[in-house]
Amino acid sequence: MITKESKILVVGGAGTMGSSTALHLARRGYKDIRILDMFQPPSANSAGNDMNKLISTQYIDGIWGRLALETWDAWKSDELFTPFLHPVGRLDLAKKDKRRVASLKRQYDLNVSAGKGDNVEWLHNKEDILKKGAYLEDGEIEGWQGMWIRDAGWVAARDALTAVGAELRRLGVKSAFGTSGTFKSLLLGTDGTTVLGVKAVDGKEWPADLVIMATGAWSPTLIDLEDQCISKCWQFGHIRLSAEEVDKLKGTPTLYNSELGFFMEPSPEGIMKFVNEFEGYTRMATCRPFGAKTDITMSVPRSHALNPTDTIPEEGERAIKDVINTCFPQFSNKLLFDKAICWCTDSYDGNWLLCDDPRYNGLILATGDCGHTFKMLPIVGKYVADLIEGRLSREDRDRWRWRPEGKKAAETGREGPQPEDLNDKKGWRHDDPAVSELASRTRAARL
Ligand SMILES: Cc1cc2nc3c(=O)[nH]c(=O)nc-3n(C[C@H](O)[C@H](O)[C@H](O)COP(=O)(O)OP(=O)(O)OC[C@H]3O[C@@H](n4cnc5c(N)ncnc54)[C@H](O)[C@@H]3O)c2cc1C
Repeated sequence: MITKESKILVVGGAGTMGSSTALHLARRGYKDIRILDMFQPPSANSAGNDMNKLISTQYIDGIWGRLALETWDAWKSDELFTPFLHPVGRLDLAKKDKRRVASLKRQYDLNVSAGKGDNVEWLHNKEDILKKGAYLEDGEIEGWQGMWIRDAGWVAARDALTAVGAELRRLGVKSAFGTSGTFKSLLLGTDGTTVLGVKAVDGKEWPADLVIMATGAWSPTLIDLEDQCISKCWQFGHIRLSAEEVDKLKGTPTLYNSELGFFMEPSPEGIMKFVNEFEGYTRMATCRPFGAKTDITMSVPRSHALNPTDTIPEEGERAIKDVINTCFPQFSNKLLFDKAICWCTDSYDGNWLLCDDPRYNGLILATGDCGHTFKMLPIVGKYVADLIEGRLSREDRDRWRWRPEGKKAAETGREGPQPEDLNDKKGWRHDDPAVSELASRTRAARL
C-alpha cells in the first residue's frame, strides 16, 4: 500500500515522463520522492533536451487526440509551463503522397464535423499556403496542400525541462545523478519478486517502497520488456540566421511534412533546428537487461551526450538539407551544425507502456512512445500518479497495460517501412575517442 509517506524512486526522473511523474506526485503531497538519472535536469540524455518540440491539436479522434487537447490546455493554464508555449499555429502539409493528403483531409473533415472548424483551414494549393506561411515564398512547394491548425505551435523543450527540475527541487524532491543515479539493477526481496529498491552502477543502493522506471529509449535495455518496445533514433541539425532573417520568421507557424521533415521559427539568437522525417534507425547490439536470463539482441541506444564526437549518417544529413533546400532555398549555403542523434522507444502499437509490471511487486513502468510524448510533459505524470492511486480509468489502464502478447501484431508503432540499422549507415562515425586514441598510440608505437 503506497501512502504519501512511502519512499518513491523515479528512475529517469530528469527526462520527460520521469520529471512529469515526480512533479505530479510532489504536487499531490507525496513526501519522499527521489529522482535518479545519469544527468541532472534537463538530462543531456533525454529526448526532450532539445531547443523546441512541436505541439498540435488537430488529432481529434483516438487517445492522442484526447491527450493533445488536455495537454494544450495545461501548457496554456499551468503557470509552470505557460512561459514555454509558443502558440504560433501549424502548417501540416503533404508534398505528393495521395495517401498522406487523404489522411490530412480526413483529419480536417473530422474537425469540421466535430464543430471545430474554426481550429483548422484547408489549404488547397501554394497560394493558400502562402497566405498562412508567407515565409515559404521562395520554397519549392508547387502542388503541396494540407491543413493549417490554429491551436498548435511549439514549446521550448529544454527550458521547460529545466523549469520542472527547479520546481522539483523547490517542492523538496530529492535526487541523485551521475554514477549514483544511474540504474544498474532492481533490489529484490527473498521472494524474488518484491522490489526493495534500486542499485546504481557505482554500487550505491537506494531503498524504496515503489520504483518507477521512466528511462525512455534505455528502458528495454535496463528491464526486460519482453520485446514490447523498440528503441529508434532520429537526427537533427541547426543553421544560423542573421538578425533580419530571424525577424522575418518570428512568430511564424511551425511546418510539418511527413514526407520531408519539420521545423519551427529560429531562436532569438538565430539558431534554427531542422529534422527530417523517416522511420528512424535501430542500432542492433547485445545486452542483458535486468530480468533476462541470457543476453538479448535488440536495438540499443548510444548516448550522444556521452559520445559527442559521433556523426550522423550521410543520408540523414542529405535529408535534413533537403528540408532546408526545399523550404528555404535562400538558406541552402548555410552551414549545418550541432548535428545530433536523439533516441526514443516506440511501443508496437504506439501507446504508452504505463502500468504495474506484473512480474514484480512495487515496479511501475512509464515508457513506450511513438514520438508524441514531449508535448505531454505537463500531463503524462498525472496518469502515473492516477495509476499509483488506483484512479486510472479502466479504458486507460487497459490501453497502457503490460501487453507482450500483442507484440507480433505489428513491429513498430509508426507508419511506414521497418527501420534500418544505424550500424549499416555510411558516414555514421562513432569512434570512442579513448579507443581511437589508444589505437593511434599503438599504431604510432609500432612504427
Ligand atoms: C528528433 C526528435 C524529435 C522529436 N520531436 C518531438 C516533437 O516535436 N513533439 C513531441 O511531443 N515529441 C517529440 N519527440 C518525442 C519526444 O522527445 C519523446 O517522446 C519524449 O521525450 C520521450 O520521453 P521519455 O521520458 O520516455 O524519455 P526521455 O525524455 O529520453 O527520458 C529518459 C531519461 O532516462 C534517463 N536514463 C537513461 N538510462 C538511465 C539509467 N540507467 N539510469 C537512470 N536514468 C537513465 C535519461 O538520462 C533520460 O533523462 C521527438 C523525438 C526525437 C528523437
